[in-house]
Amino acid sequence: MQDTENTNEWVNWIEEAVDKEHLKFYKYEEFNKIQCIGTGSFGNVYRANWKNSEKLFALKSFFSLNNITMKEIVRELKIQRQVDFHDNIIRYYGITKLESENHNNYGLVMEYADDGTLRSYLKENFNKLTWDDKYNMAYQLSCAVSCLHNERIVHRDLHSCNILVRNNTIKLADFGLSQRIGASSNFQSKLFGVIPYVDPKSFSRRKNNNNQSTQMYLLNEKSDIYSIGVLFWEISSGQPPFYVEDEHYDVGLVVEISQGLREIVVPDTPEEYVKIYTKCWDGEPDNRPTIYQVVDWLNAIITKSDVIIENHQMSNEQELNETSLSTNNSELQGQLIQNFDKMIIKEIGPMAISSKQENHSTEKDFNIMVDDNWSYVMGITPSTATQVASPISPVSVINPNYSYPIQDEEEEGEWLTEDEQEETPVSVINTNYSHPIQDE
Ligand SMILES: Nc1ncnc2c1ncn2[C@@H]1O[C@H](COP(=O)(O)OP(=O)(O)OP(=O)(O)O)[C@@H](O)[C@H]1O
Repeated sequence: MQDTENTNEWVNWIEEAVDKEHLKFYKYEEFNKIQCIGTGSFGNVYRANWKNSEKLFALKSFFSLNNITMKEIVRELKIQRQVDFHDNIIRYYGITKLESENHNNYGLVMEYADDGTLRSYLKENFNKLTWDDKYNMAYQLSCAVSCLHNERIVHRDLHSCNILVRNNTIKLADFGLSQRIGASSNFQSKLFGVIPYVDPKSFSRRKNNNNQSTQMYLLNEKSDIYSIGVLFWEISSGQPPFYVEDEHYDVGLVVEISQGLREIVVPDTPEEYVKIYTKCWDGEPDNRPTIYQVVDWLNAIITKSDVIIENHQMSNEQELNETSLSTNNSELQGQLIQNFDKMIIKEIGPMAISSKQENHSTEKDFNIMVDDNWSYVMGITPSTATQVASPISPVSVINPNYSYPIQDEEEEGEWLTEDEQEETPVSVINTNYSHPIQDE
């Protein structure tokens, strides 16, 4: 009953936005040549022509439109409205109502990215790409993220399947919509599929001052920078990170990344480019650059002007302390495995948001977290490691009118206390499960 009432609230929001012409409504029957082009964790994506024009659109449908889904659609539309002007961010044109028995079966009408995801684009085109092309892709991606950060939005789920390509141009997509919805069966396995892109800081926990409780790290804008570093490497290699054919990512990779493992520099990569991405994927968030520095550095490479990247440490393999991987570090490994074992899908409610806003009023505060999903903490005994995954049902209260800040300059990122953790729904995942690297 409650769920229906809430759903109606979001439906009303959409209908009012359409009435007031803030949101364009497309009649579903005016689309033709509709073809399914992909399936995500929450629905299908179709390519379609509109009326008799040659223009192609992407239509995103949803398997079920419940309260959570509706909220997320509204939230996604609101975020999108803030960044709609940017060439490297996928555009949302409006909304449609798909033909179905469910009378509120809304679908999103989006810009169609004819070259698919960055991952598939690299797979198909890598041999043709020059270094200038690669720099441009990296630059466009950093411009898109710079636009988000400038609007106080953190993506927190950047990986090569969330980045689309249209006419060889980067189009950043998916502001956490699918992960927030999250109740689908392949949701958790998807999280494993993106391990290499996730800020390793979030794999750890820390004790508070009096050593009484543990806190978990909340992904923030420096986490986006980490993902950007990995993506830049991917652009230089044409391969997903840590890709081994027929092998899956697993919790062992989490341990190794936490200990400093990074991808190997692709031979002949220009040194300045290596400097940028290795700074971005520094294990310590404070050492990572801002997205604005990244944009400047890439711009300097592209325009062949001088680029000064300060305090650079020459990266990956050298930085990786091999002894720490090979010696008896079982305590740390055990903890990380435990941490990766129990996942909290945390969604911040309005109370937490407003109290934090009081403390974070500087200009550098960010207003919206796009995706809260990697703000998890784990901590069950190894014996539970074989438990079968339970479906995640995030019971969140997200008010799209709220925007929330992320990080105070004084703090090293945001950490959640045990009390805050307790307020969040917990689900157990199977650490023995490993997820195939998504391949398109
Ligand atoms: N605007 C678009 N233009 C072209 N193809 C798209 C577009 N949006 C999505 N796709 C394709 O449809 C597939 C499914 O997209 P969708 O966003 O539903 O899920 P996903 O991002 O792959 O996974 P998840 O649901 O877990 O986020 C994508 O992998 C991509 O190939």
